[in-house]
Amino acid sequence: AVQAAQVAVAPPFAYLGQAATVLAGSNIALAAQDVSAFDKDGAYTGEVSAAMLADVGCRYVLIGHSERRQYFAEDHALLARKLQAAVAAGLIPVYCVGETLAEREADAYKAVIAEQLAVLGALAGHDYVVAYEPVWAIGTGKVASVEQIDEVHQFIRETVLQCHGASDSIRVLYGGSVKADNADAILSLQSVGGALVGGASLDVESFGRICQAAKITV
Ligand SMILES: O=C(CO)COP(=O)(O)O
Repeated sequence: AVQAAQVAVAPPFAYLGQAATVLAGSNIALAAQDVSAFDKDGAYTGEVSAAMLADVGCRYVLIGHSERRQYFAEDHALLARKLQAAVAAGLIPVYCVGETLAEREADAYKAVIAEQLAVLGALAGHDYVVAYEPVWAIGTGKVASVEQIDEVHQFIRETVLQCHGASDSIRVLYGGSVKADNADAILSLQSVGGALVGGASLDVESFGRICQAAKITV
């Protein structure tokens, strides 16, 4: 199925409310960078629940970004809870997977990604997006080659379809040093359903050019 392209921006929690006001009435969606695993009402000081994110106008939420896995020790059990909390609140998770440089060099990247994808079993029947972000390509300027991206994206699609019964229209984004000058080549791959852009999204002109490469008018 052909899915309409869409732009979403994912500011830090503290700025979501302001961003929601600015984006009201536009065709740019709001996303959060993380969500609490606690989905019941209760006292969890400092946590931001999925219900709060939905309330402030988020449509998407990133879950399992490599920085969360690396610096905040987020494991599969926790990520499964976050995914469930997100869909229970009506949010669409953007679930991030990807291998480190050592894992790629050891030729272990498919095994690592398959293990990361296993938690998606918790989401049967719900909409979600997968983002492939090789850790070695995030913020480093080292973009994966189109061959590397295509191989992993096809692997992700097959794994998700076979193991988790996701619909054929599952969207897989690529992230990691996407810039205005490489967006065309990456986004023209059949297996790539969009981009998860970090550094280049902070410059309005370069972000605009990436949106153009994705054939999106905002
Ligand atoms: O982690 C990323 C987006 O979540 C990618 O960041 P860069 O585009 O800066 O490499």
